Amino acid sequence: MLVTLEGLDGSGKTTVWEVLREEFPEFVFTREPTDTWYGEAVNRSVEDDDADPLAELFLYTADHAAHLSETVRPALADGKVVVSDRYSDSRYAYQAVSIEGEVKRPLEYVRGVHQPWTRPPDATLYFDVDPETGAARSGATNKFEQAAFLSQVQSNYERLLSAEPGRFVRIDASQSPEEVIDSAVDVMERLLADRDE
Ligand SMILES: Nc1ncnc2c1ncn2[C@@H]1O[C@H](COP(=O)(O)OP(=O)(O)O)[C@@H](O)[C@H]1O
Ligand SMILES: Cc1cn([C@H]2C[C@H](O)[C@@H](COP(=O)(O)OP(=O)(O)O)O2)c(=O)[nH]c1=O
Repeated sequence: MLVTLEGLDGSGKTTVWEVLREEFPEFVFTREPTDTWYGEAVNRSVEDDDADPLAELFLYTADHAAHLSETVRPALADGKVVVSDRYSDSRYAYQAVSIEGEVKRPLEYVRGVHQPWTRPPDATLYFDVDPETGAARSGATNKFEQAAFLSQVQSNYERLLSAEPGRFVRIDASQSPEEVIDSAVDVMERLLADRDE
């Protein structure tokens, strides 16, 4: 089973991911951008305010391809539960904003690039926070962590949630860290129970 954590910068995904890692030591915990040289290339691009948006989309996509073949697919083939802090929905939500004007229907375009070869998540925890809170919590240190940008990203996430209500579980990420963590652990336990039914 593949479970992904998604949401705006500063929504608290990484905080939850770290707690889940302690609660469920038998799972495989991973993230995008990855810790490989592909992910390093992505991080260089994130820090570059003038990075070409299409080039950046394909760097993220290259990192995803290697993440799938080297980590996600082998773990799933081994019957493991995989929990990824960000995954393909981050591209659909973020790069659809950054490549706006470069291609028609950017969200559909980015989905189309992934569709033939990606492995969709079985469930996605969406950490729902408003863009101002997300930008403030994240420290607004890179080009994505700005409230105006995050507001457009949030609209794309909402489109994704509406399109696949069965896959997404919305978690109110404006709550205290303890409440957010409790909600996420409850959801994980429910997903495991449903799987074992
Ligand atoms: N529910 C919360 N309420 C207030 N602050 C939070 C909450 N969750 C996380 N934080 C803080 O916000 C910042 C960003 O959290 P993080 O987990 O890194 O978010 P993300 O991975 O979604 O960008 C960190 O300083 C973290 O301690
Ligand atoms: C995985 C991914 C991340 N991003 C962005 C979100 C972040 O601003 C930045 C780095 O991701 P990340 O390290 O997950 O940041 P955070 O923990 O603050 O959420 O890259 C995309 O634009 N597209 C993607 O596909």
